[in-house]
Amino acid sequence: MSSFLKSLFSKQEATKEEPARAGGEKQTKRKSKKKQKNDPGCTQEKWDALVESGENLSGVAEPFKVTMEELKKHNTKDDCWIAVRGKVYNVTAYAPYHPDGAKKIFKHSGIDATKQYMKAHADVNEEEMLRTCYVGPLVDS
Ligand code: HEM
Repeated sequence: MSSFLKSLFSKQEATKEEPARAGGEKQTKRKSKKKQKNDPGCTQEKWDALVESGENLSGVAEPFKVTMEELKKHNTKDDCWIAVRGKVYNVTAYAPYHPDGAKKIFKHSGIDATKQYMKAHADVNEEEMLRTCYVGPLVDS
């Protein structure tokens, strides 16, 4: 094969291998920037299974009306309650599963964290996710 033919052939090969790109845009690998901060092994699937098991994780036998005064008392890593949208949950068991880390949960322990929660959780159904952690409705007094 003459050098002219060789170069023509290699150009054709190169053209064939060029991947089709919509609109001529440069293709880049999509990597999620979200860093998972949940404890190792504490996956969403495991949490779902735990909730599905029906085990009572609320620490109370029956839901009861929770005052702010009562909520405030449960503000430690071993006894962590958080109110979201008028409902109080015992999130002690959930904390290691939280995708943004247990610290974020503990930082908001013993308070009504609805405002902070609503900023970060447009699509999360906490009522469903924490149904076995439900302590009761948050009441004024
Ligand atoms: C009270 C119960 C809570 C539950 C059940 C919960 C659940 C979740 C879930 C499922 C995600 C992942 C969402 C996704 O990837 O789309 C998440 C992310 C996050 N959570 Fe929570 N969370 C709770 C409390 C809180 C609190 C009190 C804060 C305080 C601000 C917080 C801050 C965040 C942040 C900053 C993210 C990351 C959002 C992102 O990456 O876009 N969470 N949470």
